[in-house]
Amino acid sequence: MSVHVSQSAHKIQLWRRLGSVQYRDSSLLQRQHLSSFSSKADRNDDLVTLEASPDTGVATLRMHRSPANSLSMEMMQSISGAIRKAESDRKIQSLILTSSLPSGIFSAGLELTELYQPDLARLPKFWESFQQLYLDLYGSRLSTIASIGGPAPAAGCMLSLSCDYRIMTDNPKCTIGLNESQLGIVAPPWLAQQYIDVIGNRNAELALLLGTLFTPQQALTVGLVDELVCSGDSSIDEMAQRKAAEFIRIPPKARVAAKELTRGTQIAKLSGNREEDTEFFCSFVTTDTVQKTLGSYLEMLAKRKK
Ligand SMILES: CC/C=C\C/C=C\C/C=C\CC/C=C/CC(=O)SCCNC(=O)CCNC(=O)[C@H](O)C(C)(C)COP(=O)(O)OP(=O)(O)OC[C@H]1O[C@@H](n2cnc3c(N)ncnc32)[C@H](O)[C@@H]1OP(=O)(O)O
Repeated sequence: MSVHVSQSAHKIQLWRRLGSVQYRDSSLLQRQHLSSFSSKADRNDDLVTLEASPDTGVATLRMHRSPANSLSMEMMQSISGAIRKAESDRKIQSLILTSSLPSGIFSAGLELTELYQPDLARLPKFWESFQQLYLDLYGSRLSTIASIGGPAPAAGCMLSLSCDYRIMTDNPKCTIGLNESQLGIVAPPWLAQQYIDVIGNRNAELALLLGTLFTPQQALTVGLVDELVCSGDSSIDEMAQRKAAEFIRIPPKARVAAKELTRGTQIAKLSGNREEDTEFFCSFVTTDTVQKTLGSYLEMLAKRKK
């Protein structure tokens, strides 16, 4: 076991050193169609806002990385940082995760330019930030509520799965689910396990195979979300605040211990396997087949917009 781990650590270091090497299959370049997918490192350090209310014990984390709250490395680090900041305030017991984009998009999942023709030095760090975000949110001592006012595909769905409670707006145009197979990729095992835990094995099996994006009503039926907000009802923010208050009435130690019962094993599993997970991801996502499919998917997104 220890030999295996050290070999994989070595491979990851190798990945990091590959930074100066050009991506190997430049024939996959279709940049002329993909001009809107060219950004990589974020310069903006204002990607999320944390608003803590010591009186109510609730903090609200608003994501606003335009245009779609896709998860670049910096975005994931900002969300992780905000979760830790909220946790460091002992008066805060609950966190509402939401989007403040005018479009309402909750999160479009991983930033696709991080996966397509990736910067090879950045790729392992990018994936480690994704793992860290999962660990920070899924394992948070805070009660966490996802207030989902718009689409939440793939890693956007992961953000909500990592919360304790999910409230979604009942708009059939807003869909949620792990659609990775449609992009020619696959969810990592720890994310697939969250799906299985939340919607059950058979539902997860079918949805992972087909890359299903559920409408809010379908998501409610399979248990992917806990509550829907219809127009005319009280606002999604008010409902999230009410749910947060309900969680806060539970003694914190008991609440945290209860969370540990259902999540501890999976958190320990990934914590002990991060390097191998990163190594697998880097090898998988850079294969020619995956790169080609990602390129076609990006083109399809750009064309759909036109
Ligand atoms: C055995 C196996 C073991 C182990 C496996 C281990 C590892 C696995 C390997 C890999 C796994 C990798 C995991 C990936 C998870 C992901 O999250 S992949 C990302 C998936 N995301 C999507 O498919 C979403 C794509 N986007 C959309 O469907 C729509 O944009 C959306 C519904 C979110 C919003 O639609 P709409 O309101 O119509 O807006 P637009 O489509 O016009 O989009 C607005 C702008 O946002 C840009 N954009 C959208 N999504 C992304 C994105 N994910 N990344 C970057 N940019 C995005 C879009 O281009 C528009 O930009 P523009 O306005 O043109 O500048």
